Amino acid sequence: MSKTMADAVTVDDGVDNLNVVAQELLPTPEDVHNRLPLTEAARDTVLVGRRVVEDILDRRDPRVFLVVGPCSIHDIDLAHDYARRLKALADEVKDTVFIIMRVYFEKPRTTVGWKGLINDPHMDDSFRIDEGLYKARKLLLDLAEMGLPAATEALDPITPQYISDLITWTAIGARTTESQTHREMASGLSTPVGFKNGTDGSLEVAINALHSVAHPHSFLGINGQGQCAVIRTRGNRYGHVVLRGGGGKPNYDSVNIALCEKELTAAQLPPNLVVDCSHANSNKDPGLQPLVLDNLVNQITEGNRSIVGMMVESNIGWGNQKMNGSPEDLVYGVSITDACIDWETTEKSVRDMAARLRDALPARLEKAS
Ligand SMILES: O=C[C@H](O)[C@H](O)COP(=O)(O)O
Ligand SMILES: C=C(OP(=O)(O)O)C(=O)O
Repeated sequence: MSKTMADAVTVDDGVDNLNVVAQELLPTPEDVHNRLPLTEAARDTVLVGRRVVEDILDRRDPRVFLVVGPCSIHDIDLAHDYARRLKALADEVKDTVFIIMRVYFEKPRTTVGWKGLINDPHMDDSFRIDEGLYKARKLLLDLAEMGLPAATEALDPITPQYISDLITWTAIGARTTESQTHREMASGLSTPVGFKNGTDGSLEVAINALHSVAHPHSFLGINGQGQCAVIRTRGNRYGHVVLRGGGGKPNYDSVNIALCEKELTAAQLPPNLVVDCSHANSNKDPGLQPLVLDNLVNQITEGNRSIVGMMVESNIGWGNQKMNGSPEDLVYGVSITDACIDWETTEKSVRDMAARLRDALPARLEKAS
């Protein structure tokens, strides 16, 4: 049984915690792992997936990786439905494209709004974070067991203790790339980590993040038993940039890609770029995402070597919907955060991409050092 509500304590003593209403205990990471342990099959998916992404980043594998899936997970059955379709597509295109499902449980907000399935799994402001953590871990476990690797945004610095053994690729979002806390956390993650450029389009914050994440750090965190701990990290050598556009302008075109390559080389960093086809690169218009993807494939077939991955926001249904009333009133398959392309468009875009990349791969391998 959850300890959350029963163990809520009021903490305002007249001088401290004046704006804190209560503190509620959560199950520890160890409690959650014990109830939902990593299985052999899941472990294989994660380890193989991470190795493929590392090989792509190290130019030992000529393929590209594609992070594709909903803007956010709000319905577990829908996530399973999407994952079954994606797994079949992933198997079909695996010779050219390594597919990782976008499984985002934490949403950074510009101001306020639903902050994702972990924060508010019932989508009714009940904020049952305890249930959210179990739901998130169970879904990731199911996906890994079916052989589908998962990508997520690491937003809350405590969350990785609960789920990161099931993650293949991690993003640090545009709103947190400049944050020391997130760079420290990423320096200890076991996955390759993509840092988005800033929401204003600034690349500098992502380049600074790459220097920071590669270094060892010591910082405050929690251990598996939920105790406060000094976390000492080794540094993560698989940090890379994710271009998502910003400041009202896209940055996926060949000129921006060349500028980014130049800045990375000047900073003595490997010229590895992932491009997010959504967000400011598509002006948040889902219909533009396939065009951005197509442009990136053109750049690769014309010889570009720095684009190693892409991201697409996709769901079963097109667009997005507002959450106005009860979650039961939501239209099945449609995003409740950013607008997504639908499944038919996803299948077509990924198949086209794979077919067009097939001829470009041998040259990518020849050029690999
Ligand atoms: O990808 C999701 C959103 O772009 C991000 O969470 C910001 O959303 P908001 O501006 O609607 O808060
Ligand atoms: C919030 C996201 O992106 P960004 O950080 O680029 O805005 C996202 O991918 O969900």
